[in-house]
Amino acid sequence: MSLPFHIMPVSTSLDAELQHAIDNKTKPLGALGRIEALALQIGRIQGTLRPTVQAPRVMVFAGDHGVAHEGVSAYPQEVTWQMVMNFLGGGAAVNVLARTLGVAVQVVDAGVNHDFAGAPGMVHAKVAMGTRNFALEPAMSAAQLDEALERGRSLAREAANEGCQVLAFGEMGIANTSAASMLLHKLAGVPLAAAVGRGTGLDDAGLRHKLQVLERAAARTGTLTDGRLALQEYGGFEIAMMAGAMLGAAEAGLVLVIDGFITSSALLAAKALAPAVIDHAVFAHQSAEAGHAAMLQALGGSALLHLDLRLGEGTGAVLAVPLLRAACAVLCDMASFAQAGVSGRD
Ligand SMILES: Cc1cc2ncn([C@H]3O[C@H](COP(=O)(O)O)[C@@H](O)[C@H]3O)c2cc1C
Ligand SMILES: O=C(O)c1cccnc1
Repeated sequence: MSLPFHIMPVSTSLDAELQHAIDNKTKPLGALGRIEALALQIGRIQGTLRPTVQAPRVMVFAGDHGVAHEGVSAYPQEVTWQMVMNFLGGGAAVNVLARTLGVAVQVVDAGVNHDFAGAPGMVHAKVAMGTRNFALEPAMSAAQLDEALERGRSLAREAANEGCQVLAFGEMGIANTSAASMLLHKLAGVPLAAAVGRGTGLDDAGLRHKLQVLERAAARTGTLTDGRLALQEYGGFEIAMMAGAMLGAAEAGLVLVIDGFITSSALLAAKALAPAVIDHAVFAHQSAEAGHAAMLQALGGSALLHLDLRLGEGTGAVLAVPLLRAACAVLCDMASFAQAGVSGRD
């Protein structure tokens, strides 16, 4: 077994100074609302009164799922690799949003059921040609899980070494809302009926079928509170590698921007492995996928944006990056009452 992950709880020693700086900016006390809390969190993570968002990047992890063969998605499995090619061509939603907002995109093959033949412009970290069908057997072996976690960790380290301060997470993998629902059910105890949603757009009959498949899958195992076991039984290679990257990014002191339902499930697993990872997480948005609200509650997080997105790829995370920049700018650039000669509160 590789690992373990060493994540220090984020120091709160600068909190009083950060809060003082925020409170002395030329605005009524607390008037910038959640942006103030975000500024405090980023300052705390970076250990500075002048935080920055340098070289923000979204890592998009792709992987296939054996459970796709149970008919739990509205789309066929080959969409996963076809969308990876779309990412490489720059035409997917995440590419367009990232270009618009000045965020770099890095695409990672964590375990897609396709031979990319060393295609340039992506990270080749394939663990296997997709997971096994978790309705019937564990999705991956312990060795495969370790490989995924370690690969993710080293990718995050490389990003940090390249000057990336803010790492956003996204994914692509047909049927991965099923994996995410299983992780939510097993790790947070949320009833399956509340954890399962329509994903790419199942109709009512499709949703009923998905729930039946996942009930069968859930009955294979008992209670699972161990993050490793839960990932091995029900995870995906993209979810496990993303969890490793989150843990590695937290070890390196980065800010993590969490996307929707699936990315949050990776964080749920990562939190089970090393709880302090949560201090580094910014929750970008609340997905329209049923279960994300319960997932956020289980993580103790509150989303910045409510845009009814239900896409994944890291789209919501990328959309939140300007808010992180804005929060840093408030701390770095806004005048204090004294600097601007504005009268403060009596
Ligand atoms: C064209 C297309 C682009 C996507 N980009 C993200 N997803 C999203 O949908 C999938 C999860 O939903 P389910 O569990 O229902 O398959 C993931 O690949 C997710 O990233 C997409 C799905 C499709 C079809
Ligand atoms: O919120 C997500 O991550 C999501 C929701 C639906 C489909 N794919 C991803």
